[in-house]
Amino acid sequence: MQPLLTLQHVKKSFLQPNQQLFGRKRNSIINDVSLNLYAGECLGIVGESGSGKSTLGKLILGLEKPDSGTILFDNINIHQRHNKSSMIRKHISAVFQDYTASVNPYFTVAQIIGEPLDIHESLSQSDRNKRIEELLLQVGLDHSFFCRYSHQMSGGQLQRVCIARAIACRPKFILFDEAVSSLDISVQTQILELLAKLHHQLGLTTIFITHDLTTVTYLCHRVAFFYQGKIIEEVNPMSQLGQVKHPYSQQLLQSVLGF
Ligand SMILES: Nc1ncnc2c1ncn2[C@@H]1O[C@H](COP(=O)(O)OP(=O)(O)OP(=O)(O)O)[C@@H](O)[C@H]1O
Repeated sequence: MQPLLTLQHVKKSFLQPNQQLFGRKRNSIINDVSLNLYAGECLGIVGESGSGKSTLGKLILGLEKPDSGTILFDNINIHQRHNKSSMIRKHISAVFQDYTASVNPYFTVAQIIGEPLDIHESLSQSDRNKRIEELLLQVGLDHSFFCRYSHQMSGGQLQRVCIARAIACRPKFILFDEAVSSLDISVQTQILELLAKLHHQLGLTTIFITHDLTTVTYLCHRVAFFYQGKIIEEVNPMSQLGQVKHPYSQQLLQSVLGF
């Protein structure tokens, strides 16, 4: 079977601070990352703050360009300019940690969820509204949310709206970058339950980026431990988690188990 997403020897660096005008010194952030993700899989990428997880996510979403290496989605190189088409954009979606910054505060929920539908699908007004209602129900929100603004919702409710927006065009792949990290523990659990349900119902392929190994154990089929811009160890299947070998992975595991 062909992977849906392939990263081959991906590297990314940024100019060091205060080097933008005259300097050339760069910090290597992503150091030769290769991975395959198959349709229907949920891969967890776990690492500490600053390890480069979000940069890796941005590379996969096409928001940053690798210095070298290749990222293939459905066997198409997403960083070749002519491939950055709406066809690919329609099939790749994302949910970020900062749900407040992710939405336009002057938009109603219907406008937020309707935005990708307006870009990628030509629906009549009534079909568009029907689809938005369906999406609200799918993420556990009722009709009363249709006309609300972001400031009239809790964090958990707003993150549900962001999830509805992410699945609106039935993407093949969704990247979740610390998508539950800003929520209270009880709300985190509810959102993780929702994501597990949607993953199953919609046959999604997902990457779940987080610093929190516990959330990964809840959702993911396998996990890649990420340290200083590298995948240092992979666990597949999750039942093998107790057998991690790298000291960093062991340290993360122990912090979760409370040794
Ligand atoms: N556009 C950029 N220009 C310069 N440096 C950057 C840029 N984006 C990220 N970095 C640097 O890359 C490093 C990794 O950042 P990144 O956000 O990918 O880490 P992270 O593992 O996701 O951390 P966190 O969980 O705290 O968000 C940081 O040192 C950051 O300052």
